[in-house]
Amino acid sequence: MEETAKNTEPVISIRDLYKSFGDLHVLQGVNLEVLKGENVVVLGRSGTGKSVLIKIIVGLLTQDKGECNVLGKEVSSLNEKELRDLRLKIGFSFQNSALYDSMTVRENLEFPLVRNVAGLSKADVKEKVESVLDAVGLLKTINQAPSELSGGQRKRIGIARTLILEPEIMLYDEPTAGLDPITCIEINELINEVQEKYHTSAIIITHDLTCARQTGDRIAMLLDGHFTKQGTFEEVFETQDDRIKSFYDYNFIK
Ligand SMILES: Nc1ncnc2c1ncn2[C@@H]1O[C@H](COP(=O)(O)OP(=O)(O)OP(=O)(O)O)[C@@H](O)[C@H]1O
Repeated sequence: MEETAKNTEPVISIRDLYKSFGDLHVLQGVNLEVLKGENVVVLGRSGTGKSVLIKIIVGLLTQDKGECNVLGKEVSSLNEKELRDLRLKIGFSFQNSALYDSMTVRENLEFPLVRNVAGLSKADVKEKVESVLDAVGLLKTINQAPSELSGGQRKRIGIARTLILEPEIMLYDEPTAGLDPITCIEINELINEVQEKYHTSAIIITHDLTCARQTGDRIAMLLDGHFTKQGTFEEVFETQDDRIKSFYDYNFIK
């Protein structure tokens, strides 16, 4: 029963979406569905509009035309309060992890909880912080400062800080950028563990095809303002389209 719901219910449904900035036509007829429990990887060269798409999903930009429905609501029609409520259900894992260096790991994790969730006791906060740190395998760093951690550890803490609000949707912006290959694989595994343990749906923006292959249930390739090709990793890259082939060839030098 749960399996059926997981595979057919869209949490994000984007239809025929357009967005331009003056003469720059960035999104030109984007269609994308993210189903409940699904990890969708969005690939595309720099400047193709991946961040613009994410900003429309979280209501930081408004489309010129088309629909962007998230968790059953058209984002462009929400008022400020409704947008705030929606954003609490979306965890955004930034490229630079955005941790506060003046706070310990514990304080970094307490911060979003205390700010966004009313009525939690000290014991609840402690339990949630420790549980989410345990989930990312870094309970031992709880009293350390982010500056004492490696890039990979900071990335994990950033993901934990997002997870602590128990989001339904995770947006990962280049989760493996700047990490060594082994740490990249560990982060990819963590993304999959998060999907399993927290039942999140996710959009993962990346230029890293190993990340795409490891984490994506489905890959969507943004080219010329729309998703030219969607499917499993193998389906997308078993293609005769030279633009997609060259994206692959430059990632995996043959
Ligand atoms: N608020 C804005 N005003 C004007 N132009 C914008 C604005 N936001 C984005 N753009 C333009 O839209 C295009 C797409 O930008 P976007 O940041 O979405 O690219 P991207 O695919 O995320 O690139 P990257 O992989 O380098 O992060 C770029 O040409 C950018 O300059």
